[in-house]
Amino acid sequence: MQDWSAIEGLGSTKLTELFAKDPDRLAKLTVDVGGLHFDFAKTHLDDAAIDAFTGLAATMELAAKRDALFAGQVVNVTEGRAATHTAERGEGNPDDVAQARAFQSRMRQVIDAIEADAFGPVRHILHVGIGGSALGPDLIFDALGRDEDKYDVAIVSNVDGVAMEEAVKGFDPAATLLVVASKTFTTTETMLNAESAMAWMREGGVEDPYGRVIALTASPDRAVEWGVDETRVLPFAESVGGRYSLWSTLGFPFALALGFQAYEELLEGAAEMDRHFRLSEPAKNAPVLAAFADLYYSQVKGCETRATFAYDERLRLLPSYLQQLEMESNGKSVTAAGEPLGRNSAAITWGGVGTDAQHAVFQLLHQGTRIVPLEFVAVVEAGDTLDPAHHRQLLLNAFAQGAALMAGKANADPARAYAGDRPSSTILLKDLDPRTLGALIAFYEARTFVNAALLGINPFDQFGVELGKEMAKAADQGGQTFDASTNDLLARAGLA
Ligand SMILES: O=P(O)(O)OC[C@H]1O[C@](O)(CO)[C@@H](O)[C@@H]1O
Repeated sequence: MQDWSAIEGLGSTKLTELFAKDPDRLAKLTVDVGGLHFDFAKTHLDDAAIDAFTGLAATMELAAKRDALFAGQVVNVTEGRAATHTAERGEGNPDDVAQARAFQSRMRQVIDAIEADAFGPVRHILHVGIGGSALGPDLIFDALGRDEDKYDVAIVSNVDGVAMEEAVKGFDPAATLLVVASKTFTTTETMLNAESAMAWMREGGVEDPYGRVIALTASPDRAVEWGVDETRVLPFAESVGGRYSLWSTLGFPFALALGFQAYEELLEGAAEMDRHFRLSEPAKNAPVLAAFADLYYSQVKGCETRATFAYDERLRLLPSYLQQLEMESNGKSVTAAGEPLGRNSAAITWGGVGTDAQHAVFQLLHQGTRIVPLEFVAVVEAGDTLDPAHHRQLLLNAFAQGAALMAGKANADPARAYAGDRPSSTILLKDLDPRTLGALIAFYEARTFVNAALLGINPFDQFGVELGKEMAKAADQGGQTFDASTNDLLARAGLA
């Protein structure tokens, strides 16, 4: 039974007073792990809040739930399976780790074969997938693959044909490797995009486009049925959830384009964060503290959203990635046992890129009536080679925003006054490389898990996405009427 009374009874001391009251505040609320520095000092967490949340974590059996996750037990109770994404990076039940390693070494063999020209010329990689089968790979490429010129990589997710047409512009069909990424190998958007990519290759003179396809899937039989040769199907375990799948063979395009070693480093960075999450006490555990702050704002302070601002162009896709991770995992109205949640589910995740966002949405963050807990993500080492003034301005702005939001500023003119006491946390990476990115993503996964555990949610299913898919199929098949508004829209677009 959830007991939030101790948490709801917490005082509401201002952030600046929290600093004044406790000279050790910074040391207490900062954590260093895997090349990442986490600073939660500008949140309202204090000793009392951490104690209260630690009590809730004990009641909600966080430690046992975490151990069950890493032991490969059935934690996805509504679908009756484990969630074995951590085994992909070597942290899990030995059988799951062995299976992951076997699939990964098969992936390596295929990469070696491509490198040895077994597929003929490959200069372009066209990856089709959606949701978890695109967002993770897209984030990683955008963050780490910018200087990569061995392959051109395009990731197509949207069913809008504009996306596919745009992606293949400048690609030579005869030098393109088509990667079809779908856990289920049934997703409408992905299968249609894959068919169109095949048609494009045929039209481009490729006689046997199937010979240029790699399938990444947990449903290898369906991929074979679709026409992919068994030797070019790279399976991963059914127990790896879609939004947690980038560590599995779904990381194939990354491992091919940036090298298997980079892929291994990504996994090692994540494994380091896994060990930190498993072994550190709550008060010094980065994902646990982050989740305590999330829950303080969403459950006690009624904040409806939280926002991540990446002060690094290379991490501009992080907010989109986090939207799926957090909202698909924890946007639920019932507990794992099917009982009504009885409180708010996860906050709405949004965000953007600094400094652009400062000139667009930060007005509301500084002076609006809604409090949005913010997160700044920045990297000490610059990603560019221009005048260091660029990176200096980037970081100065990130840190200044957090300081300004907290400090506020009085003014006799109310329109020019800043209330302050607006919370933020900062994640500072020493550098952006496969290891630190792996650790960062694993941090978010663990934080999402802790939020779920303390709310009693199963973060590993996503039934909420099914109804819309069913209705789109029904509309496609025709013969079914909907409400007057939908019928009218279908008719106006010539679809009825
Ligand atoms: O990898 P698949 O099976 O094509 O699914 C794509 C995405 O669709 C979803 O099931 C939601 O519609 C996501 O959870 C998943 O990442």
